[in-house]
Amino acid sequence: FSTKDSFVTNVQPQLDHSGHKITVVGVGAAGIGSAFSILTRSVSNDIALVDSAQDKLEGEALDLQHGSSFLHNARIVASTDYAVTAGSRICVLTAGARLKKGETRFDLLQRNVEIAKNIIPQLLKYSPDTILLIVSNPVDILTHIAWKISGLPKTRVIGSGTNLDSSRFRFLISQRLGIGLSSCHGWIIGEHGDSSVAVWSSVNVAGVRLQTLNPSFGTDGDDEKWSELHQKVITGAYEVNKRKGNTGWATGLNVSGICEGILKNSRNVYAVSVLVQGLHDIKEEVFLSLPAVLGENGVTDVIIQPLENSEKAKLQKSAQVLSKVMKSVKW
Ligand SMILES: COc1ncc(-c2ccc3c(Nc4cccc(C(=O)O)c4)c(C(N)=O)cnc3c2)c(OC)n1
Repeated sequence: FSTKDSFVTNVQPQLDHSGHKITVVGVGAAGIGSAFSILTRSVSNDIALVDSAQDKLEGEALDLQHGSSFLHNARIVASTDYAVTAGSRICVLTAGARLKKGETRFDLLQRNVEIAKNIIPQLLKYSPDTILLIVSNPVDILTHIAWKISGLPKTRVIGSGTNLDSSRFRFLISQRLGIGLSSCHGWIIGEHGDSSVAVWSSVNVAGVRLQTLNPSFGTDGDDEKWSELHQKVITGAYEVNKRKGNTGWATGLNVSGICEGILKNSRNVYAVSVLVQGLHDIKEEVFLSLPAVLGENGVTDVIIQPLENSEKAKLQKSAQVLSKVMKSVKW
């Protein structure tokens, strides 16, 4: 007999799966920023945290649990045992090796491949129908690698890609025009980072395309120097990392925005890393960011923007570069 039995009558078994469970792998700044944003933006109140660092993991879980009365009765579980991730609709991979002294970016990539080969099979074991959202860098390569390791269809493996770059781009446009961010549209596509492609023809407010009004818009010949906005996007993460060591808040908010689009079957469009082979005359099997329609079953459509030859050429160059890197990765 228990006190509970004296006032609680069970009428049927409680379910374990909320239907909107999200797993976050990695409890560094990106992972915790993601978990915190998912919870505080009410994208989900059913979160699992996994990592290899037990103390950090337990500390972060406890700290979040202590706040769960402010978080719509959030259910936060954490363990180094991936069994806690069972039934996840989305698994967010933020885990990754940190660049060691004198290590090349390729060595780092190779270590991240090893880590992904350890993590992804465990995620799929407990959530065989999950959607993988890869955040770790180099995100386009690691999304491709995650797709290969997971065996999931290409529609269920997504990289955060240039969605955050596009968000930074729109923020800078809105600052320059003094118009609200949600009314300022602009897309950064292709490779995340230095080689991203700004689709200048897509920049518009209320459908008014700035390139129509200023034909040199975004080019070096533009005396208004709009191209500086793209440079600021490219250096954005570096400027933040240099000052505070990580980009946890923006990364986390970006992750929660993409998760929201998926879980709510929004069919909104996000600049995320998807398999682009066959699109824009790209021959190679590579992942790059294009505007993609997301729903609860992952990527449903890809928007093929009319690109200038120079923009298309940059995408195809990135595809060749990434394809070469993929071929030299040791599995
Ligand atoms: C074969 O068993 C096994 N078990 C655990 C791992 C492993 C290795 C590194 C991991 C890992 N990264 C990590 C852990 C420790 C050190 C480093 C580093 O960069 O030096 C990086 C993370 C994370 N949050 O970044 C999360 N999980 C990991 C898991 C692993 O990786 C190959 N293999």
